[in-house]
Amino acid sequence: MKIIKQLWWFFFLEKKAYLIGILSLCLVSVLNLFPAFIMGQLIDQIASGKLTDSQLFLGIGGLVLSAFAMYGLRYVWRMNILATSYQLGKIMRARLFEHFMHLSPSFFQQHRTGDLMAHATNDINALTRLAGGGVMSFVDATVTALVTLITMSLSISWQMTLVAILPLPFMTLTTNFLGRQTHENFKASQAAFSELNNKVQEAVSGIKVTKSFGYQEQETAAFQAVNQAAFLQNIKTMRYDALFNPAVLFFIGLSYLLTLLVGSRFISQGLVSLGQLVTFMTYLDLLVWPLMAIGFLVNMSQRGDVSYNRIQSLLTISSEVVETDQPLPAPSNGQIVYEISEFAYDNLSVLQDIAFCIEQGQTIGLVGPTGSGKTSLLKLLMREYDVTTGQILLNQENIKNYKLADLRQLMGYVPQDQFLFATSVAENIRFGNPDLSLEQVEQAARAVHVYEDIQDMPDRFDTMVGEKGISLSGGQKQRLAMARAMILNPDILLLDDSLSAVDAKTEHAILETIKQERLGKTTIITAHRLSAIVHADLILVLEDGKIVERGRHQDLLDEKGWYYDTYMMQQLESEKSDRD
Ligand SMILES: Nc1ncnc2c1ncn2[C@@H]1O[C@H](COP(=O)(O)OP(=O)(O)OP(=O)(O)O)[C@@H](O)[C@H]1O
Repeated sequence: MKIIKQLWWFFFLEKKAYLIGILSLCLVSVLNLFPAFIMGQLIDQIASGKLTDSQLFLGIGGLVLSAFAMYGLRYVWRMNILATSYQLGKIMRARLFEHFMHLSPSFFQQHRTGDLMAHATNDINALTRLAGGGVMSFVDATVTALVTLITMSLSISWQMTLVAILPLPFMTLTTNFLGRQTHENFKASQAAFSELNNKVQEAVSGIKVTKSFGYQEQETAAFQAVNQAAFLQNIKTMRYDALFNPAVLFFIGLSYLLTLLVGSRFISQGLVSLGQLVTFMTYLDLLVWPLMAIGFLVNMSQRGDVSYNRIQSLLTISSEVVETDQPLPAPSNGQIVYEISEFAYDNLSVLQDIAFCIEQGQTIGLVGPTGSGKTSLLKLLMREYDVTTGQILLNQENIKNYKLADLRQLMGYVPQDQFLFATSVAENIRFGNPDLSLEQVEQAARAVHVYEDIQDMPDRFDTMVGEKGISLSGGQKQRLAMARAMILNPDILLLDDSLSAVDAKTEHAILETIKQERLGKTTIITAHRLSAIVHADLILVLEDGKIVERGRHQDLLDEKGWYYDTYMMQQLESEKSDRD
């Protein structure tokens, strides 16, 4: 049982609870023999006509007492073994969650959300069942089987016991075969469940797009196909699973039959009494559970094994972005220098020969055609990815040498596709620091010109947004995400095309406020609308991962290159829309 060895750390951690639980289980197993023994005694005394009232009351009293003792002990082992097993679920979930939080974004690009959810639910449940029900079955079955077999052979007849256990080896062979089949199919069932999770997750997140294309029927059909595949796989697994109990019951029935045949001969030969045969058959009854538990256990440990390996393989994936052995704490804002020879995602080279310097307090504009590498430049500064060849310096120190959390704390990032949490407007804005006051939240909302919009919402700052809340316009979402970053007043603010859904006039007003409020602080803005960066101290034009133009607004206009053409075109468009 490899899985028991793998989970040994947990059993050791919870050794006290497991020891108490196992001890109680053992006592219940022994006490379980008591009723059968008393019944045998009473039957023999009835058969011989010697049963007295006091013997009857003593017998009944003993039965009642053992019943109460077993009741109490069962409670103890349930609380100590089953309840403790939930602790394993809690620990594994926490490990997995913490691990997810530390992994780099590339991990989440390579793994689908549905799969990750399946690991955090199904796989962890399989482990919890093993550490609870599995351990209980193992101990209970072993102790009950041993105590019962020893009592059967010593107190009644070892010959009859031998006959009764004759079918057991065949049963073990059968359950082993079924166990292997279940194991293989369970792996496929878990994979099918992950696929189903992925489909549901994708369908729910993309529901608006699906509806806008009138694609519901095709999407429903696609879901039904995945659902059907998961169903068929589960049925296949169930087929082997369902064969377990009947197979065990068949061999147990065989055991009864053989015992009856031999037992009746032994009675006629005077080797055992009728009472002893009744006791023996009742003991045999007690063996049913341990025998069934073997199959149950094989099955459960196979499932636990699959699940544990799936979780472990996730836990061993390490983040591509790592800290040095002795990272420098708390970097302060200062000069930022990009010296990148090359940066590639996997094998796709997206930035080459990038060299520029940002002085503290400057505003930098990054522009260029879509896919030219603007966002990648910001992600490298936040160390979502590391530069392939070259370096980025902050205060003359490679950013790789700083403590990751401290480095990121210095920055506020407003991404292109903002995410709002399913909570109130106020909680979303103060996400980075829940202790901030409502006044500060309101001030941040004013700074990004979303305050009036919030005043019009049903519960103002308490209005629920995100998945559970009201629908917001793209521009409102962008400004809330911006308020979330602005409220922390970060030393380095990264705006990644984050005002694209806001009208040009509001955008201008917001940028003016940022300019006034962020004196001495660095701001990097990527934009498609050039009006967002005309005031920047340095503008870089990127094309195919290279800087093709650089300078201030007027310098770039004079160059009459991509910047000039784009600016002129956007000016014409804006004049035209003003006229319209
Ligand atoms: N995580 C990723 N893995 C692989 N390739 C990526 C990844 N992110 C971006 N790319 C690729 O890198 C190139 C640069 O992307 P990037 O997002 O930096 O461009 P951008 O200039 O910000 O584009 P846009 O203006 O459309 O936002 C693109 O070809 C893009 O497909």
